[in-house]
Amino acid sequence: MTTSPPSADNSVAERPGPGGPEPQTLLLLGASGDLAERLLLPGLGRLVATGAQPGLALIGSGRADWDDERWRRHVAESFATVGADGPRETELVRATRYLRADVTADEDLRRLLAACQGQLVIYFALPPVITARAAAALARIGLPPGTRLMLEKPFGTDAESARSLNELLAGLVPEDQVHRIDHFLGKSTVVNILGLRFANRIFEPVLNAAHVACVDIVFDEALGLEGRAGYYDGAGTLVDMVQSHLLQVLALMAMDAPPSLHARELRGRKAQVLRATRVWDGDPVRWSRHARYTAGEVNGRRLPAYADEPGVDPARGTETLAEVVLAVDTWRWAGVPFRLRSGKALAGRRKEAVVTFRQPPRVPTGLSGHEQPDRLRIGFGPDQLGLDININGPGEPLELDQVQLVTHFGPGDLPPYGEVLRGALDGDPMLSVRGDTAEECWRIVEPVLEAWRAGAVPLQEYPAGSRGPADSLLAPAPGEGGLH
Ligand SMILES: NC(=O)C1=CN([C@@H]2O[C@H](COP(=O)(O)OP(=O)(O)OC[C@H]3O[C@@H](n4cnc5c(N)ncnc54)[C@H](OP(=O)(O)O)[C@@H]3O)[C@@H](O)[C@H]2O)C=CC1
Ligand SMILES: O=C1O[C@H](COP(=O)(O)O)[C@@H](O)[C@H](O)[C@H]1O
Repeated sequence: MTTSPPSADNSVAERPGPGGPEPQTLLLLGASGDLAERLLLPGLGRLVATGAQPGLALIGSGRADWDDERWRRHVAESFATVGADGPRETELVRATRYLRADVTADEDLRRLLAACQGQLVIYFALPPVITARAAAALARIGLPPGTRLMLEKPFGTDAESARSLNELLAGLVPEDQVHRIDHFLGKSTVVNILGLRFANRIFEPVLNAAHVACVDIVFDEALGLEGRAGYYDGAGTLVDMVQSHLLQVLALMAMDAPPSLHARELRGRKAQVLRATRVWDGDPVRWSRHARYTAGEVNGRRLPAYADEPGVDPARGTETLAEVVLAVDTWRWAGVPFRLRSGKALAGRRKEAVVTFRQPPRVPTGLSGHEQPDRLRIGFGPDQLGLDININGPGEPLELDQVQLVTHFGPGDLPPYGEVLRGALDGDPMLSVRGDTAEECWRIVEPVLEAWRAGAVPLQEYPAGSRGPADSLLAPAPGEGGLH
């Protein structure tokens, strides 16, 4: 397999000229969709409220037959969900326009581009297949110089389509103007992994194979399908969560220290570690699990079986829970399993990266109660840092108990979509996924997808509201607290 060469990553945000802020237009394709309504527009509202984007205009486009008034109401309602209703946001709402268009049609796209002023940022909040077709149409008609592109995950539908899309985009704009969005990189706690690891002396020296037994990256959700069959039934959890978000977290947990947080350095380090990542033992049949939920109750809410959800084709065998064990074949991590898991309709709602340390080399005879290993926990909801350690408990001082030291990460100024929008509007790709990395992430999961498609790994079931299938690959090892 070949991958695109890494880019020069020479991004520098453009500065406003002496006459005031340079006008900038955010052209939102897929404006009538779920992502725009629930996440993008609220993120934009919060960003605009900070005053950081004074020259910004918004144009929304979708196939829906809306007019400007309907669109303005839609934007205002989305902004209101996050309290973004101050003068700056109101001004943006007043001036925003909606243009109905089929973004795969050259003529419609020409009309959209003609309506935009100043420096252009196009957000493709579209299904991945439509994104590829819209990019092909833009390649035919051409783009104004300096245009930046923001593309949602999943980037492509497999390694081959990601490669083709990268080639197409490379013909449109330079790589540092392509912002492949992974909103986990906009979560302040995910970015905090960098500060925790590289701005402290105490963790980094022990984050390696000599001291670490395994690393778990888990994102269990109580949410079920939530009406998203049109997208989700064709994707499944491995593509929806693991191929994108969890591999980005793995990269931040496993990479070596970059000399700076400049996009070129940070993305270079992430790419290096992902290139070294593969399925454990090269055996996706042994080291992966997939399952889907049956009917049940999650936090008092009754969910139908995934297979009975409207729009789901049960014959596809789409999973709602995925687990995979990966190896990071570097000097630092050789022999340390990275166990990734995400699932929907689960009881536990466990969202964290956990480093489990090896046992001390020798515990003095006479101390007891040290069976539990030390653990470092980075929680993504609640956003907190935890350290599980063995200390003497109440009473007998030589009998140890495990305690948890917990502190909370500070909340970021902006929600994740506000952060990633800020990056692209300012022309800084630090929080965007580089083209070669997007392909690597497909390369890592493809053996698993192939094994599942071939029926080599049975699709299991778990009741909604349970903790998932019993034979989890993250099940506790003897002497460990483990997943549950
Ligand atoms: N929803 C979410 O929570 C998340 C979504 N994403 C990603 O965001 C992207 C969009 O997802 P989502 O918003 O959920 O999907 P939706 O199906 O809700 O929205 C898709 C949008 O694309 C528009 N569209 C489709 N085909 C065309 C076309 N030919 N021309 C113009 N517009 C078109 C639709 O317009 P119309 O409805 O009028 O047909 C609609 O506005 C996907 O890549 C998804 O993976 C990523 C993270 C979270
Ligand atoms: O991208 C996605 O992420 C969400 C989980 O992220 P969160 O920040 O909303 O907690 C997931 O529910 C969804 O299926 C997936 O598409």
